[in-house]
Amino acid sequence: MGSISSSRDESKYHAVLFPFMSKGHTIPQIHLAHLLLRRGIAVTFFTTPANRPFIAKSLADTTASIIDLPFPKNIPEIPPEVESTDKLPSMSLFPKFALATKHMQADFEKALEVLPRVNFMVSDGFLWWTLESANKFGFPRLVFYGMNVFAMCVSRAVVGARLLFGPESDDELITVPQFPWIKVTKNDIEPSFRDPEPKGLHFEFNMACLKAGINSYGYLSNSFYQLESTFVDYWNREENRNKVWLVGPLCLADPLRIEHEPHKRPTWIQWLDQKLDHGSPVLYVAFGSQAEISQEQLREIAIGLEKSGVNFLWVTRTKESELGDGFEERVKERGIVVREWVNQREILMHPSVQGFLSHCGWNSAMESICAGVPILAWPMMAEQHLNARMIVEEIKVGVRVETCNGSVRGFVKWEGLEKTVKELMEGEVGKMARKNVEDYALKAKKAMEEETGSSWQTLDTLIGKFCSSN
Ligand SMILES: O=c1ccn([C@@H]2O[C@H](COP(=O)(O)OP(=O)(O)O[C@H]3O[C@H](CO)[C@@H](O)[C@H](O)[C@H]3O)[C@@H](O)[C@H]2O)c(=O)[nH]1
Repeated sequence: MGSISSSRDESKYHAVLFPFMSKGHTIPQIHLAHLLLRRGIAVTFFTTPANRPFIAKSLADTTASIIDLPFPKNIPEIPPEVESTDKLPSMSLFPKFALATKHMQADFEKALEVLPRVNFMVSDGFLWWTLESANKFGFPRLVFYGMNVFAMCVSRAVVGARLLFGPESDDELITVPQFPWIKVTKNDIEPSFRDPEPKGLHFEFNMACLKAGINSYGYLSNSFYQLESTFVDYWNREENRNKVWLVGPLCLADPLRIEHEPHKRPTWIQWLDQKLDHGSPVLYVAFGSQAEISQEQLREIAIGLEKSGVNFLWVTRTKESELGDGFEERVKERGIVVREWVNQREILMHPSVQGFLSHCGWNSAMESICAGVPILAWPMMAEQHLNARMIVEEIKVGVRVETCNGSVRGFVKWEGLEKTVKELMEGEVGKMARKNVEDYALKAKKAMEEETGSSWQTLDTLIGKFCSSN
């Protein structure tokens, strides 16, 4: 077990945070740690050795303690050095990877034995087994899902009522009885939830997480009440359901540290600065930390961006050869490809950035909304299809990318991309989306305001339940 990185201070109250080993799940919990520390609550953050440096860097200059537990070894098909989903050779290994975390329980409990009294724990919904540890040690567990409440309500409504087993076609629209203005297709829901006779590792994992969630104290959501009040009210009104507490957007907890000396800024920010000088709007393109995109699809994206004529900044881990011969050279006047880890919020907050082609991972969506940047929604996996429905149809802060067969999981040809990129950046729908997202950006900021914001107060109320002098 790794060492404790900094001494726990003399705080009266103590929270344990334990995110799942993926960037999209870890980053919001790092922001949550900042919010707890600002309230004088001591924080112990659990992770694994390979994930530690990223977390340590993000929590540097704080009193948070970090404990790393060894990631289980000898998991069939999982290479020994992989401790994070973005390093998995294929996302099809996800259930194996996620189920393997159960082997961390013994070390986790050994570490808890020597910690000061824990008032509460926030652990990832995917780390279901941490509920057993919380019960053993007698502290409440709050479940952190990176999801919004819209996705929680809609998926539960259609899965619970077995509506996904009716339609023949995966693309037939199904009305959600509880919210009749919302229509989804089977393809909006992950395949593991659509099987009428579910079995296998993914099912086993889903059930374990669901059961532990129901038996925990409640859910924390990285969202804010003003964004989805209908769904929050619905969820919290239902009987026998653990409450959901909205404490976001968590990305606003950590102020952006911007380098003001121009030549010290990252090269892509300098490039955005130049575009600003020329009054040229830029489309930011990124698909999160774990999306798997075929080579054929990557090439089509490259052609679509090239043909659209817009300025773009594309963050991708793919090699130059995968994007098509000579692509980067041909577009160099108005488009750049970045292969490093970037500060995505800094990019989205840059005044040049006027649109975001995104896979609709919820962190990316929140960061875009907070920056007042409309979204070109291209969901790929997990709950991203529901996020896209919310973004485009419910809160109307985006446009959806056009697939060649109309299915939400369909292939996107360059023509469909070119058309929707232009719609977002120059069209009427894009204009409306921009106006709406700017309104939500103000509301998001307000929700996180110290003392008065709804999310600030919600977190205060929640903490008050576990940390009071009586
Ligand atoms: O170079 C990079 C790449 C990513 N990020 C950040 O990494 C996070 C990525 O999170 P997200 O946009 O949510 O994408 P995923 O990593 O794909 O997120 C997973 O986790 C999310 C939260 O549970 C889910 O909504 C998604 O469906 C799931 O794929 C964001 O905060 C980005 O700002 C960077 O800062 N720099």
